[in-house]
Amino acid sequence: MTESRRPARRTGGTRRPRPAPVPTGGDPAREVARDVLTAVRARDAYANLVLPGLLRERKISGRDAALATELAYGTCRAQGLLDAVLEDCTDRPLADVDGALLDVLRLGAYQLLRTRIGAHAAVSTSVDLARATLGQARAGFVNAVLRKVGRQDEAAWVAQLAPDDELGRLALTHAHPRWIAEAFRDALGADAGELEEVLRADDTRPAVHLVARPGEISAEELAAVTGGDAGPWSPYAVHLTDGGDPGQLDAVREGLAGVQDEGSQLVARAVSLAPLDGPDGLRWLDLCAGPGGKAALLGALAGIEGGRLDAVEPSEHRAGLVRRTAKDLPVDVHVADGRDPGLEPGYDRILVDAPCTGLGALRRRPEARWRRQPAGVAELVVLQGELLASALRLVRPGGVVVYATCSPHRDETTGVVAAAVAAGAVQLDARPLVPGVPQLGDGPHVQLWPHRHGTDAMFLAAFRG
Ligand SMILES: C[S@@+](CC[C@H](N)C(=O)[O-])C[C@H]1O[C@@H](n2cnc3c(N)ncnc32)[C@H](O)[C@@H]1O
Repeated sequence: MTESRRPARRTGGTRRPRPAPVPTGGDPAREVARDVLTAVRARDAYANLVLPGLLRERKISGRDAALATELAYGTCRAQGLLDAVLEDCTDRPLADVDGALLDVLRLGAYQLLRTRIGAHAAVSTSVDLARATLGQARAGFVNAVLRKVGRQDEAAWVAQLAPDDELGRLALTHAHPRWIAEAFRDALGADAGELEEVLRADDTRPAVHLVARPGEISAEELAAVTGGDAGPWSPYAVHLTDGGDPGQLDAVREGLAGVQDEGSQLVARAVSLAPLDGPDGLRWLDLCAGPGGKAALLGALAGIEGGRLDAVEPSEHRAGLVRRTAKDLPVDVHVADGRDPGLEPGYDRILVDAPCTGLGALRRRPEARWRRQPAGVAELVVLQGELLASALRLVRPGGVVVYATCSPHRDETTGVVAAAVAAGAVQLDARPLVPGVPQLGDGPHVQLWPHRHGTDAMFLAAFRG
């Protein structure tokens, strides 16, 4: 046996990590997409963090990068729908199908049902992928299953597999877990007729939004240097439409701009616009700051006025991200629990951008909808209420607290707000804090929606100190 073939020695009984599938070199875009799916499934990785690294590492750009991105994100997003179809086409429960095989099947089914890639190419490239890393027998299985998948189109599969009720049908059609579709319907309330539009918007890959850092570059200049378009609502927003990795843009690398959904920009701006009773002492606080997107915008706005921002984040790692994002800004980062951060009360403006389910940003996190569980909501609601109560203790009389979530789930939004009001908090009308934005409903809170505003589904409510 040659040195290179000798099996590695097992140490201390610990299992060696499985080697990553070796790229075969024939189909780099699909190999990357498959490897993203594997990382998401096997390591609970985030697709949008794994993909750019793999593209860089394997020096994939241009059309191959665009295809890999479409296939990886699209397959993650559509997973529930793809699995329902695959389940119907296999002779065993999907739970019994080996994970690596399932990744290839999902990728193939996505191409068959949701892309313009021809059926022959979708099947044969999947068979090749399976053969290269999983062997001939499994390649045969992939071939048989995908041929069944390709017998009819997506609409016909939905018609065959959808539950009888409207909510279940919409959830399957637009690839959402039922409980999330239900949460959106409840949040829409009287406008529940818009549910299909929300789900459709959420099932579409969104444009990347950039924030032009105030004092560094204007949105017009940023749009000119990036080839993007100025956003409709935030004076700092630029929308990129041509895909690509925004981290490679000079303006982002040089810290003149960051990647931030326009809805998040509106939340940070709302904090800075809220009227105070009495002069602004320019002592501002971001109570849940990591990874620092809003802290950077708030810090820049405070700095222009000569003020400072305290940024609280309990996770050391995420506090480090805040430091990096808000570098060179008047931002002091505190690694602390926002429920009792040990800071001197008397803040003029406080943002509570509470930890939440993130159901409002699913379009930007392709795999998240299949990972979230309804059981997680109740625990978050308790923490959200405690953080809001803490902010209301830290704000000065006449100051303002803005409570925000990137979730429209009523328990996390109006539920938390109602409990605070019942405990004596004074709620303000938040609608004037997002000037120029239409369709904000009856207030006093603001709920943004992807289908109405092109933003993530951010919620915000304002309180007087
Ligand atoms: C929705 S994220 C905030 C996003 C951030 N404002 C931004 O724009 O980049 C919520 C943050 O709250 C943090 N968090 C969790 N528990 C917390 C606590 N007890 N006190 C303060 N922050 C907490 C999480 O670690 C997470 O970084």
